[in-house]
Amino acid sequence: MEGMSCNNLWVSYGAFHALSDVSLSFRPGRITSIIGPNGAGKTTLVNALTGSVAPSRGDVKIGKRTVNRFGPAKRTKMGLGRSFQTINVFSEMSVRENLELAAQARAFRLQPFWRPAQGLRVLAELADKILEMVGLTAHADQTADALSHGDQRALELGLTLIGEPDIVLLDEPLAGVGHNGIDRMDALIRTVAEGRTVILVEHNMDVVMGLSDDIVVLAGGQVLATGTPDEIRANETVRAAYLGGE
Ligand SMILES: Nc1ncnc2c1ncn2[C@@H]1O[C@H](COP(=O)(O)OP(=O)(O)OP(=O)(O)O)[C@@H](O)[C@H]1O
Repeated sequence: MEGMSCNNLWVSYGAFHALSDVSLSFRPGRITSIIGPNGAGKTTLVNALTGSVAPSRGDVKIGKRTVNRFGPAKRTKMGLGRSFQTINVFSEMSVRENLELAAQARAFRLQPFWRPAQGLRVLAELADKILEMVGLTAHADQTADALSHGDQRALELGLTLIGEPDIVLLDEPLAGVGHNGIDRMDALIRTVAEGRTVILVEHNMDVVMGLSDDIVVLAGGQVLATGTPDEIRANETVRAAYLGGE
């Protein structure tokens, strides 16, 4: 299982530094959450990890390999999966078709001479496995747009897992999920985390505190603190700057 890290990472837009000298380690088999106030640099960090944004200075590594020069597609091949909100879902296709299409696309990317006839059964089995994992077996034949918000988030997670990533980057997986869906998503993220490295950006502090092994607090593009949930809760600087003394 791979982890991921960044070292002395800077991302600048002109004279403005969205990230300044950020060094972090996302350890294998753990859930690490990135929190911080609006504009702290969370999205910029996620984009630098996935390769959507180029660092001005510093390194990003998957395992021991420096991946600065690799774009998102290559990083995906190296085992980094990122959940995208809705944009990867074909709303008029069924849940199963969405998963099978993603599986086919991946098989073709990995093996350009792959022929559907050789492997449709394998893809269907993979889709079944993921359907069960994300709790959508009963909804397999429903079109994606007929799903509840919570089920759509589960499908997005399923689409990320189709790539069988070692490292999963979840960007606000609870966005739009109603009160009733939160426990389910929480449980789902725990399931996803088994045997994987999870990097989570999420605003729901109860969920972050309950789920995370490690927490990174960003503020003004810098690392304000890192630690376990208990350490972060007890950190005076964090309380003053962000948690508001809750
Ligand atoms: N393309 C860009 N050009 C210039 N400034 C940018 C660009 N992208 C982000 N920024 C700035 O960088 C800073 C960090 O933004 P970022 O979106 O990473 O923060 P965030 O922590 O994800 O915030 P939020 O919680 O509001 O999503 C902000 O001040 C933002 O205005």
